[in-house]
Amino acid sequence: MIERLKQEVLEANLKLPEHGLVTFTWGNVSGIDREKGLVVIKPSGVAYDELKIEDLVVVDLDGNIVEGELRPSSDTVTHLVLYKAFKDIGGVVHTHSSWATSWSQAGRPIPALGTTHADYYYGEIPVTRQLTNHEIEDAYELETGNVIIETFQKLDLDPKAVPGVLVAGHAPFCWGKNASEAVHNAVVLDEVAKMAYHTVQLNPQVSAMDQFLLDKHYFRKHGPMAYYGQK
Ligand SMILES: O=C(CO)[C@@H](O)[C@@H](O)COP(=O)(O)O
Repeated sequence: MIERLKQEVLEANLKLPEHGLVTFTWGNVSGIDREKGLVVIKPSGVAYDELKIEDLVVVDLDGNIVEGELRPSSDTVTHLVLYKAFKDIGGVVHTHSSWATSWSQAGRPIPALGTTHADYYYGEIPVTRQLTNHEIEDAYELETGNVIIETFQKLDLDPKAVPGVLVAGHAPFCWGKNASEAVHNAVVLDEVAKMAYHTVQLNPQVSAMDQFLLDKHYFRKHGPMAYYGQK
């Protein structure tokens, strides 16, 4: 079981450079086995073109290393906070992909401006508040996870309907039912971030898309009324 998860996590990680979402080692993907309470994650600072299945690190939900010779991603604790808070997710991805990171650095949420966005994200993609120096100093990665949860609670967002977030001054985190879907959502996020940037440039007065069209597109692909594709 965990071997299958490792294979999924390896493949998901390798999709990041394939989709142009990572430069050097600026990103990581993990997947969770909920029954065993184990998370498989990329090791820290290992180049994607050298990454092998045996390099992946298995940790428990407290961050203890259960298997693996290498140090896990420096973002492991953030991934763990997300798994603990968002009980339905099975994969998490963090990148510094250029377009989504630009919105994160600007401290601006990405408004839903069109159907590409609405097909995957049910409304605005939120941005967190900036972490305080105290939070950064004491438990940076833990507080990064906490501020994501705080943002979702404050805005009353469903992590299934909005499978990603922009961490202010940092970069995005996305998630999904598994590692592969989390990467898919990260690819969409960066595309949507690019389109939104250009849309706002072309029309600075543009407003969020019509709720009716947003509903139509989101629910065409999600939930009991979905009819997109060959389901
Ligand atoms: O955010 C950062 C660096 O600012 C990290 O997520 C990124 O470099 C990836 O770190 P890891 O190699 O996974 O430890």
